[in-house]
Amino acid sequence: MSTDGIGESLWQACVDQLAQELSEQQFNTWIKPLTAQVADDLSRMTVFVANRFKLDWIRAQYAGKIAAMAEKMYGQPVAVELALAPREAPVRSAPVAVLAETDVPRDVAGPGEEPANAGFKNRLNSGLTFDTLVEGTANRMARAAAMHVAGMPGHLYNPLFIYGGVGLGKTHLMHAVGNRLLADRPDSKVLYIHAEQFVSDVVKAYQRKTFDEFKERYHSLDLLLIDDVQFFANKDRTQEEFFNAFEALLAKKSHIVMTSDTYPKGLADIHERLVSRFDSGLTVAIEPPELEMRVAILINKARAESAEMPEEVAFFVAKNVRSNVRELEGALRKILAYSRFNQKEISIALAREALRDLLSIQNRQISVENIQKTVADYYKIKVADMYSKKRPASIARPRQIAMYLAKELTQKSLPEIGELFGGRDHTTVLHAVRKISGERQQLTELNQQLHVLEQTLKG
Ligand SMILES: Nc1ncnc2c1ncn2[C@@H]1O[C@H](COP(=O)(O)OP(=O)(O)OP(=O)(O)O)[C@@H](O)[C@H]1O
Repeated sequence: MSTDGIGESLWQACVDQLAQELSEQQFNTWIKPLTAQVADDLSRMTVFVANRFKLDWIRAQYAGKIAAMAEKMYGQPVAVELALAPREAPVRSAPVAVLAETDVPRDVAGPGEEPANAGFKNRLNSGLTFDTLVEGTANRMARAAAMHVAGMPGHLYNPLFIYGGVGLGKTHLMHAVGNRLLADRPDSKVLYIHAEQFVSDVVKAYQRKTFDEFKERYHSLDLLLIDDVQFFANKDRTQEEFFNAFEALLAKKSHIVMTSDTYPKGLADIHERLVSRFDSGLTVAIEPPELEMRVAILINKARAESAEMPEEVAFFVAKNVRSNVRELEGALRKILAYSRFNQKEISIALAREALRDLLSIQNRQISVENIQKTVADYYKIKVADMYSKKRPASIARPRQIAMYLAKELTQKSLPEIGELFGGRDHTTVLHAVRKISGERQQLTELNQQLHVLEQTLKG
């Protein structure tokens, strides 16, 4: 039996695939703690599970899936057996899902450190810091405000309210605030909590009549980080308790950072007095990341996994995965697993193969408009310059490249293309097409750029 080399890659590839298919919670609960040993000839895979209850569950829910995945990847049947993990061995010893480390909340204090608040669970994930958060225009303001809060809690921007769509880094930013504060002042009482957990704490306190403890816990904090406050909607008792905690914390100059999927006034079914308090400090948005930021995130995250992602590949992926960072991470995970399993370098061809499902869903029609946008993005000029009369080389050349690609990749005629480039004559388009196709033969750099653009446009 071996857990090295190809056997490990096979297991790793299955885990990565499951990370894609399951919800984060299912993955973290059931799959992440597993380890496996794979027979040298890859005919058998033994998966170790912590206890009998989990073993039964994994047998019923996941064993068949794992076997099917392993067979698909290896090309031949792989028998999957389940076994109880030996007691002395930590269950999670082999490396499993790529990037998964950062998903699990851990306390910040490491072994040997005994801060004054030892025993108090802050629920912070120590991997989510300012250092691992890529900055871009999309999050610049929120990040600056968060750094300010971490450096001087209880002063400006209290509460700090961060809002934005899913997977854009709101939770990451919150943890970064908590981690930074604890690094500077280890005695601080910091708590990260999801709004649903707060609701559940209120319910428990209510059932067990332990509101004194509840208050002691929440009202004594130096920094409260509360995620997804939209979950307070329609929960009157929770809103009341949160209001009390809010007032108590602000009165003692403790800081509160909140996130939500919308700005305070957009929150539904939350009492007006709470909404107005949410909005009484600083409210900042996090936007979807722009292209360069997506590229930087991919390259950074690949490095964190000890992999090098060439810029042209990052560009290709970032062009195709636009919605949010969580999806970018998913795409990266697939590419890394695919590269490891097939023992191939990361290239555009490999990324295209690894992401084929995702790309085929997009199945985008190439339009002249799309070409103009993509080329403008790539050469960092404005899309409007594609139609403008401006003639400096920094603009004219990308415009000629876009015309060339429009002729290559669409069915449009020269006059139609000219029309779409600000009403230019068809001879101008013809000149551009001839010029770029001629130069393409001579200039390797241009040829490579065109190649990246074509790959990106074809998806
Ligand atoms: N700017 C960034 N740099 C590096 N990683 C990022 C960045 N933004 C987001 N991420 C990563 O993307 C993933 C999703 O981010 P996060 O969970 O913070 O999103 P969110 O806005 O809280 O989403 P949700 O509303 O769904 O909870 C995390 O793994 C996070 O580390």
